[in-house]
Amino acid sequence: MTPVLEAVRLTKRYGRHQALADCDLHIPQGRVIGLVGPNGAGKSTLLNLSCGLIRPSSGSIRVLGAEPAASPAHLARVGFVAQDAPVYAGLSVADHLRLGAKLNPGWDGSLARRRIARAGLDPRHRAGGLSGGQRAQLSLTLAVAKRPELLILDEPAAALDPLARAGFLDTLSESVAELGAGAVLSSHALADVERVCDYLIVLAGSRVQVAGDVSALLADHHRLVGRREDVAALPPGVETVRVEHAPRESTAIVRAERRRLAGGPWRVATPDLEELVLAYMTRAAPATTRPAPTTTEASR
Ligand SMILES: Nc1ncnc2c1ncn2[C@@H]1O[C@H](COP(=O)(O)OP(=O)(O)OP(=O)(O)O)[C@@H](O)[C@H]1O
Repeated sequence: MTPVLEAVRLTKRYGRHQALADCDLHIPQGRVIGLVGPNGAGKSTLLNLSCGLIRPSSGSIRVLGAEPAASPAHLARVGFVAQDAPVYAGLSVADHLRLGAKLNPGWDGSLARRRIARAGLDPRHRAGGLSGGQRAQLSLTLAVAKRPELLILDEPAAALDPLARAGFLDTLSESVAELGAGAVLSSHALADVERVCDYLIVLAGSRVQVAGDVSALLADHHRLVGRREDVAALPPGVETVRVEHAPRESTAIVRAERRRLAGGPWRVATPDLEELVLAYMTRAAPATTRPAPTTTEASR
């Protein structure tokens, strides 16, 4: 089956600044993908490359089996919601739907009207007067009513309060299910990612640190707790992602087959998604920006 998104040594430079470096991705269809990483990691750059808004400096990216924005037909297969959900302030909600119908051959007017009604939006309301949450709902409606095979959303819920956020994410999940589409969304909120995503990409330091199905990633990673010397000497085949030392014991987040850890002098548990993401982000962060070590570690 054609991957929904495939990148090979994908690199993007802005002048001398390297925003993405040698990124490889191979994402199967039908996933809801959470793209996470610190500020400036390259998330918007990756999403803009996926939509064809910008071109790679080197390497390649293919979306639904073709170059991004390769043709009008390909553009119709992808729905994009840019950061801050931009809308035309002077146009009404109904104007936006009319524009959507004019610009998109596969436009589903009845789906659009249904979503607008469910979101409680008045079609006569000017978009400039909508709240952040309402704007996000309008932008999502415009993207969904194209009936795309892939939705790309750049921090779609960033400006929303917790209740609006939950509502927005629920409608996103419903829309993805209704369309049978895939989705990629960038977010700083790991709880949002956990709520709707089944595939995770951690981008940090311009590189893909880890990517895979959430359930497989959680099964492959383990939290080891034990004495400092025990978590420092791990068996072959165990990759240490992050180690933290506290006065009485140390904690390591490792990637390994579970059987390799059996019988060791440590306690083994499954980390949660937040621990896993933070472990990769910390590993990739320049030493000056990492969280401060514990007192004991600092004093050694
Ligand atoms: N048009 C541009 N010109 C120059 N540099 C840019 C441009 N767009 C992005 N950058 C730089 O590329 C890097 C990656 O930016 P990008 O916006 O992709 O990161 P991000 O992960 O989306 O960040 P955030 O979480 O803060 O939105 C940053 O260092 C940014 O300053």
